[in-house]
Amino acid sequence: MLPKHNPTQTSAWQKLEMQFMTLQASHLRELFAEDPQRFETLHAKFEDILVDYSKNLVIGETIKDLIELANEVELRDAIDAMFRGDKINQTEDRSVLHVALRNRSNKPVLVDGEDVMPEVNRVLQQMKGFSDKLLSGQWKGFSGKVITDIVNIGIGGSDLGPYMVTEALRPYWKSITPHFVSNVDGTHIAETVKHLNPETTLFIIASKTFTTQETMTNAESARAWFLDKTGGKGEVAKHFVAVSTNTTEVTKFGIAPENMFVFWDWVGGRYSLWSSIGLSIICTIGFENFEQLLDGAHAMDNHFKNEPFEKNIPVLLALIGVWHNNFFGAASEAILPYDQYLHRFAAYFQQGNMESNGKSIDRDGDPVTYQTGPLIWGEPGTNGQHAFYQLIHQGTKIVPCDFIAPAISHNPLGDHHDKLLSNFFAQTEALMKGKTEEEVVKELTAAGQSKDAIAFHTPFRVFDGNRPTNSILFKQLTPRTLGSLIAMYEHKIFTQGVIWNIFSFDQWGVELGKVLAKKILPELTAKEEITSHDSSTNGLINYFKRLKSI
Ligand SMILES: O=P(O)(O)OC[C@H]1O[C@H](O)[C@@H](O)[C@@H](O)[C@@H]1O
Repeated sequence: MLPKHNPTQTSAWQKLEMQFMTLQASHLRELFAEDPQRFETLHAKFEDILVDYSKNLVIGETIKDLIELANEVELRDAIDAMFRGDKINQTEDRSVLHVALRNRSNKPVLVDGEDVMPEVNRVLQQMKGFSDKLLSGQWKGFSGKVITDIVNIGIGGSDLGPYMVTEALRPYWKSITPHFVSNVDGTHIAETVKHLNPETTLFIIASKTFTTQETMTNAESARAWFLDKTGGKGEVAKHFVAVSTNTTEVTKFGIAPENMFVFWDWVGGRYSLWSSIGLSIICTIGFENFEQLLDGAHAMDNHFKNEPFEKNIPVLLALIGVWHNNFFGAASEAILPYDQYLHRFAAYFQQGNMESNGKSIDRDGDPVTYQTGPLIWGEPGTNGQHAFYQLIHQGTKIVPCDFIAPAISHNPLGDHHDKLLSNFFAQTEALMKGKTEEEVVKELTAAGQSKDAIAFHTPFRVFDGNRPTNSILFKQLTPRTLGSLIAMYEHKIFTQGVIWNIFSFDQWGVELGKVLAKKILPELTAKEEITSHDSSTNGLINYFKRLKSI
């Protein structure tokens, strides 16, 4: 079980409140001027990944008190409980063991007294065998042709991870092109299959429960498309495989048991890309590269489990996040990768973070009296700079940002990468330093502006600065580094959930809408006026029906 503590009742919290009083009146520019060692003291390293957290409004004392907070809420025990396989997902009575999926040491991990590692390794080998056959051309479609395209049909955790990772690792693609269909909007599947050849396409139906409306609807439509396009000659068994925890439903769909890849209820959907949900990743980048991804995550797991909190990157990032969220009142965090390949990274952690820590009931079942999970958003640099950075620089809201970049590009085209990285460095510097009134006046005077013009223009061109950022810099976006980065954010989320005393591994919040949609579905085709809802919902449904002339 997880230890339970109200974080605001700890003595560290009181100390942090005092610190906040003093620090909110200071400026990062001054802190850097006062301490030339600031970068040296306030950065951490893991393999070639450097995390610079010196551009946050913290001093050594703040980090010390934040670590005391982690100790007071017994974070170390919570970490041990997760790795040990305790049923820390209490509201679903399940262990939380995505770390076992990448447990490259193979040390036994027990669930209900049974070691899960032999099963984990068996499924990994099954996936290796399947992907080798597919990539070598040994697996043939019904008409004898090799598979050139795979379509992963899944949603949420059964889509976002594989999609993000295959995009991030495009330089490692082999002979098969992956496609992803998630939305129940028919446009998604229709546009995806439009240019595909059914003879050379394989569908991977990915769903933990195998009952999710979107996925099952898309799977049925994919099967109908396949049978229609092949004039009924197509063999479903050669073109459809499934990834699920639900054998009964998979069999009902008509997929042969040997083409089913299982995983287990101790794998949360949003933590499942390491399981057989990663089948589309393996078929795209090959098994060896997937192993590298697992290795990178495992190395980060060991770091998280063993490093003292002062050097523990996920813990430090989590604590700084708590500092911004609970003391400065920052409602969101932006994830800003300066790497086009990471264009789905923020979207991935939108689910990872917001579904995990978007909770308002503590582990005693009482409403929390403090802020929990932040909103997560972001786009790759430099696109974001020309869209929303205005608000980050000069708006009324504090948006703590993570800037992420590789030193070496997979596409060393001219000076593109140096230009990209010059922006990466410039933005965090600008957000930290800002631009004073004095500097603006000097600049406008040098440009020959009149006194009146200077007086008018100055306020708009001042930048307060003092805006918090982390910079995460590494050598190159390889499968190993990506594995480490994902695990780093996963453990940051875990740490914050422990501090906020909430259950991070359930997702009851997605249920209500699902249930109501089921109730509404038959009403959309019923002849009569709908009166069973509130006036707004009735009005909207009836107007929709009028537009459709039902
Ligand atoms: O894999 P499944 O079972 O289709 O679930 C897909 C998604 O459904 C819901 O939105 C949630 O439970 C998510 O956590 C999950 O990832």
